Amino acid sequence: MPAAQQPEWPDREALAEAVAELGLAPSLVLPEECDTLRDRLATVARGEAVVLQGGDCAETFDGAREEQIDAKFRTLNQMAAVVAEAAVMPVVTIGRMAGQYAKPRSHAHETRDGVTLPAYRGDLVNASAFTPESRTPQPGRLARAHRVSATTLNLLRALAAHSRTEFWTSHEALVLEYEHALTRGTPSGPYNLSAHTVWVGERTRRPGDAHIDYVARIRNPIAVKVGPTTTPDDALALVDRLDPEREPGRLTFVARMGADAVRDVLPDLVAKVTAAGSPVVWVCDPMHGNTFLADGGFKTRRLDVIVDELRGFFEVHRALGTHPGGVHTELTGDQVTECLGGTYPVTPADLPTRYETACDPRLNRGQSLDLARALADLYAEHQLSRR
Ligand SMILES: O=C[C@H](O)[C@H](O)COP(=O)(O)O
Ligand SMILES: C=C(OP(=O)(O)O)C(=O)O
Ligand SMILES: [Mn+2]
Repeated sequence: MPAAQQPEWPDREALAEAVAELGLAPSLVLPEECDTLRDRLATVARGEAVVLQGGDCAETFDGAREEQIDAKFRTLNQMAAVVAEAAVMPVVTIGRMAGQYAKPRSHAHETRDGVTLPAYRGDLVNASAFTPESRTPQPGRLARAHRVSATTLNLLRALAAHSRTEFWTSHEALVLEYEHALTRGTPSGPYNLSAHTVWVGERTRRPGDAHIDYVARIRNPIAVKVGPTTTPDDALALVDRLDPEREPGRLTFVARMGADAVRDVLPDLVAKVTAAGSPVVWVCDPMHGNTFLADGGFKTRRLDVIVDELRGFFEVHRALGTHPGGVHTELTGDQVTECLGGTYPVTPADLPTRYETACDPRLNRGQSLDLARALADLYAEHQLSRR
């Protein structure tokens, strides 16, 4: 099957060894935990709870530090508290954490000063420094991704137990060698035991392709990103393929339309998927459709535009009487300067100060809480309008 966005591993023998090693590595989560998350997501599908999913665009091995993990965890939980109070509903909190190490890219290569090298595809594949050694895909990184995921998850489990909260992990199922090696057979079928839930990205969601075939076979709750070119027929094909039993909590669509498209494109998708009897969870990713290049070459996003896409998402669901199931966002607990705006605004001139992301621009801690307050207002309005 065609598989888009796969690394070109130069050393197939080393790759086979790495995959064999990974196949023997302990799983990171239990199938029963994945089932419990599916139950939680089923409450979202019924309109009784809300999803808050977030974390780095690309986690890095060097970024797996106690302070950074703790700051992300606390930021997500503070956001969840703000939203839960306004929505008067429980929040299902899911980190893009403990495994979000692989990136699809717009271009397979990058050219600087006349030198062309493979693009950085995430720490699971290569390193971001612009040298031939760094950019060559290294199979040894697969096992390292598993180890760093395990240490990250260990701290997350301790933090969650200490604050008596549930916290789930997720990443994009992108590099198929990695995902396959951590997929394990159980009496109730295969599970990807590297995370509680995984998603298929906008660039790899074609129904005939390997990524959709893969997630069709695993028993985890799964998600698919759907961008502005998605047709209702595309969405219905995904529903039939990925959730033939119409099982609440099994399938989430993460709409990442862009603020200028969400009000035009989303209504038809939601209406037709709903009419087909699908209990899919609808989540809004207001980040990926709103990226642009600022002066100086910094990829960035504006918080007011991000909030506008969220508002459009709520308008669509209010008009159709469907449930706005939550938000999927890229954020960090640190005060980086990667996205513009906020109560303590980041201006274009501030961007170089702390631009640290390995891939896409993230909301900083303050902007994340701004987003949570905007989301809280939207849920409060939504609840009022339903009464
Ligand atoms: O996270 C999403 C994509 O990987 C990212 O936007 C691609 O970025 P690029 O256009 O710089 O390749
Ligand atoms: C690659 C990503 O998004 P999308 O597939 O929606 O472009 C991402 O979530 O980082
Ligand atoms: Mn991203």
